[in-house]
Amino acid sequence: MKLRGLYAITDSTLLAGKFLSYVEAALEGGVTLLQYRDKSSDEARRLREAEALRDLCERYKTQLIINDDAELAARLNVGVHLGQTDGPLSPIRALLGSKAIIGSTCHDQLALAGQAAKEGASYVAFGRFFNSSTKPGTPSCSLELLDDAKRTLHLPVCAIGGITLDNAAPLVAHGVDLLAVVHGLFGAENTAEVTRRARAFNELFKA
Ligand SMILES: Cc1ncc(COP(=O)(O)OP(=O)(O)O)c(N)n1
Ligand SMILES: Cc1nc(C(=O)O)sc1CCOP(=O)(O)O
Ligand SMILES: [Mg+2]
Repeated sequence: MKLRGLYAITDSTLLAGKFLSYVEAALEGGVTLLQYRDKSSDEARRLREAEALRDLCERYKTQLIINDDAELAARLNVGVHLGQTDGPLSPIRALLGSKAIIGSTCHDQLALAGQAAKEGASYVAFGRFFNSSTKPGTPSCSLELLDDAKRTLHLPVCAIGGITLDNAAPLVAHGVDLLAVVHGLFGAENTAEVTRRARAFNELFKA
């Protein structure tokens, strides 16, 4: 399966009271990967919501990725996204199997991406590219990093951090395969606008 297009990421605060309707609206517009990102420690809610997303993703033939929690990913038989402080990648690859999608946060460092590739990552994520209200304070990345990554890595490259329809085109022009977006997608006023934005993000890959 080709990892290219919109990578929608949920946010529990932003989506409070409209979680499934907004996610479904995004899937309607086209989502390559959907990440369930919930930084709370409410395990029962996390399991319930992740199961609901897995069922929704099956209906829309979208791949579900769980942020941080490889055990939950293994339980649901879906992918996982790991940051640099979320534990080593190799044992998680062994746990989830060769077909599972495993993503790795590489911040602004090509060397981290090289290491992730060696350990079996399915894609590498660089960020932030723009200011992010969802996760402020992460190191910032340049477009040149994307050029270097595309030249030296043989893995799909994901960009994250403050991405909107107004600023995403240069990222795609510099070879980004996946645009990972929270607020620029789910910060919409209504579900119709979420669907419109998802479609418009995908259009950027056809230009
Ligand atoms: C696609 C994607 N890229 C980067 C991140 C950030 O991961 P991490 O550094 O582990 O931070 P948290 O998201 O866990 O706060 C991501 N989740 N997804
Ligand atoms: C989860 C996350 N990781 C980042 C990084 O830079 O590693 S930025 C980020 C949040 C992305 O949300 P938004 O699209 O609203 O900026
Ligand atoms: Mg993490």
